[in-house]
Amino acid sequence: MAASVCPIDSQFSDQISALLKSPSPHQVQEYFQELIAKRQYNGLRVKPEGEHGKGVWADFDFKEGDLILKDQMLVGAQHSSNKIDCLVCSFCFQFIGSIELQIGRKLYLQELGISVDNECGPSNRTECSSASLNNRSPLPQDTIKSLMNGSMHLPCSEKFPLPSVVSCPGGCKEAYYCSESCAKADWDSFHCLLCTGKGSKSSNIEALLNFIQHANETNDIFILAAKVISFTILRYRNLKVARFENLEKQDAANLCTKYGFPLLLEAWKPVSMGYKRRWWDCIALPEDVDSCDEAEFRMQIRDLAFTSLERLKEAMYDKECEPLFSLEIYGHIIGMFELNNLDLVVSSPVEDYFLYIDDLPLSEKKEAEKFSTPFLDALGNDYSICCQGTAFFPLQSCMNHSCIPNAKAFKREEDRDGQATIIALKPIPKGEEITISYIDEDLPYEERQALLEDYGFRCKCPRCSEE
Ligand SMILES: C[S@@+](CC[C@H](N)C(=O)[O-])C[C@H]1O[C@@H](n2cnc3c(N)ncnc32)[C@H](O)[C@@H]1O
Repeated sequence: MAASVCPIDSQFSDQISALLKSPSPHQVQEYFQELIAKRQYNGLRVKPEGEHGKGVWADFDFKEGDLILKDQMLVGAQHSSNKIDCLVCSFCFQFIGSIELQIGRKLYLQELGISVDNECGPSNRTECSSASLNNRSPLPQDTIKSLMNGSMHLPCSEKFPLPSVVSCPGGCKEAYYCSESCAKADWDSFHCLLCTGKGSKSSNIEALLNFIQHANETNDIFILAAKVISFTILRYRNLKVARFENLEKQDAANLCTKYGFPLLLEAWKPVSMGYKRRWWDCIALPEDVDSCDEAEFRMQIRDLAFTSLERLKEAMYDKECEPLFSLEIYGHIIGMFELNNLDLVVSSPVEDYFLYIDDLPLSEKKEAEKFSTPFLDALGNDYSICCQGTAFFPLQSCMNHSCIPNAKAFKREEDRDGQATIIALKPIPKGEEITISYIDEDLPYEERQALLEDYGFRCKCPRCSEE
């Protein structure tokens, strides 16, 4: 089978190499110093040239249990399959609406989804509804509607207030927010080129819908890659306006031809800092693929990325940013997510709500449960599903692995949005490297090493060396 050819790869090979070149130690230091100062991540330092490339060091004495870092993501997305379960802000990923809306919407979408999945027509929807299939007790449609439209109030739900839902400024029905400021930040940074509403700035909404459908059917990592490309194009356009705003149109166009690429490099800088390899080279071989079929498997992954890229190109092509639409860049962006493997997790207030009811004093609990139990029965085991997705966190992704880590990613009770939270597992003196475990460190030696192979290294931490 011949490999798909992307003409941009050969046409812009020099620019692509420049974009993929690892930043110099000086650039790394400068970028992270600025980021740490801007976000006030006190007590941390990124060293560009450690034993395992760059890493994060303590610049402060941390005690066990201390919060080391709350890292704001550069880009992130909720898994498409999780969108049925949780309505969250598309920018900061906190839950929005109300407990009633979260429950009503989930029950409504479950009913709708399963009738499509099982190819049941509207007439026999009740017989094959999700509730009956999964041992759940279905609720009448009217009850679900009253939860969603706010006319029904569940006992004690006021103890779990959520921000009101703000719609997408472009008018799509995909993105919702917790505030106008999140809506604007998402629009300006990513969403205006990815919105499928009337106000979208995408050059071809039909192609965009095609791209999204392909991602939903194959791998939603493509949505994240599209966000990175959109982010870079929008940064490029802003830099261009700032640089050339006082010039006549013709002069600006001439200068842009000459200086456009340095601006693209500058726009790409936050992404350039992430550790990357091509997706089809670094993706772990699935267990059901024989090693003699490895080459074909990797070729299939490359072809899948190519199909996705072709659709994306139709939807948001920008001549001045053409190297971004090369397969080489697309593959490296996806590989960056693969290698940094950072989960986006936000726990559900619906779970907290039912736990709260369960913990009420007996008489109050009995009273509340008269109303709440039918909803819990209708949700079944899915009542506690949290918001799940993938994100790229600039600082957490600089942290190296150890099987005896001194820190870990851990969401505390108060951490209710998509930021990554890193907590000290033991005292970390100033000058020590901060390490996390990329895998379950309780696994035996051989299993740990096998899992770490997916990240492209064998661990030689003191524990591994001893074992
Ligand atoms: C998330 S990045 C960590 C930052 C990375 N050191 C850098 O320079 O950008 C993960 C990559 O760092 C390297 N790495 C992390 N921990 C390591 C370790 N304990 N031993 C060897 N390499 C490690 C591997 O190349 C891995 O794929």
